[in-house]
Amino acid sequence: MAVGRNRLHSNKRFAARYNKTVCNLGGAIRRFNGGDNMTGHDQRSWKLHIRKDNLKFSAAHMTVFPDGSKESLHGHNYEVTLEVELTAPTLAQMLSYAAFKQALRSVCDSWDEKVLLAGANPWFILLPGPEGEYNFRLCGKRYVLPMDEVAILDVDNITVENLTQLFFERFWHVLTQDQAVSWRERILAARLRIDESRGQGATYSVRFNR
Ligand SMILES: Nc1nc2c(c(=O)[nH]1)N=C([C@H](O)[C@H](O)COP(=O)(O)OP(=O)(O)OP(=O)(O)O)CN2
Repeated sequence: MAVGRNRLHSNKRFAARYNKTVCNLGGAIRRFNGGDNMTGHDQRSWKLHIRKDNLKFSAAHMTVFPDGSKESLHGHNYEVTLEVELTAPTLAQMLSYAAFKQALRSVCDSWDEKVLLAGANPWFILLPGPEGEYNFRLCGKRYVLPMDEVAILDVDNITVENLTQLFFERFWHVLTQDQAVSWRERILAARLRIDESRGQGATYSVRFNR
């Protein structure tokens, strides 16, 4: 009987020592991993962001105000930033920066060195004019400009808010021409930001329905 009791006692001592070792080992692993191990239930997200010196467009515009008044013709060096939220970045589904930058540059180029006009603005009136020129009135003032230096946009005002949405829609159209990629499956959400000057601009966000 005594032998049995001693064996039970030594087994208990072994178990206590074993558990202590495992706990220490677990603690060491946690410390090695720099803290608690991630669990499969944690929320994870990956975002690519792209902002480059050449992702910009220099354009002129005239902001119209609700009372029908407007600013004089002036320009900005607009800077573009893209952020895309992705599903898990597996090698098989990697999306290279290049595709995004090429599509962003394509839209920047289409508005660079242009006078941007809001074609849907109630105070914008296109008048008959000579070949190759736009003859128009905006808020009562008349302008004649070479067609190749003007971009008439389907918005009611040339504001950064409107430019961000229209820029994103055109960017997305260019990007998704490559039908080898299931873009809407890989990209959960996107944000496009345009700064018209340091400290001033707008951001347009879209989260794709799954
Ligand atoms: N909601 C918006 N308001 C204004 C916009 C716009 O895009 N969305 N744009 C303008 C003009 O672009 C204007 O040239 C810039 O605005 P402004 O307040 O004049 O700021 P400036 O950069 O010119 O410099 P300040 O030093 O702040 O005067 C107007 N409004």
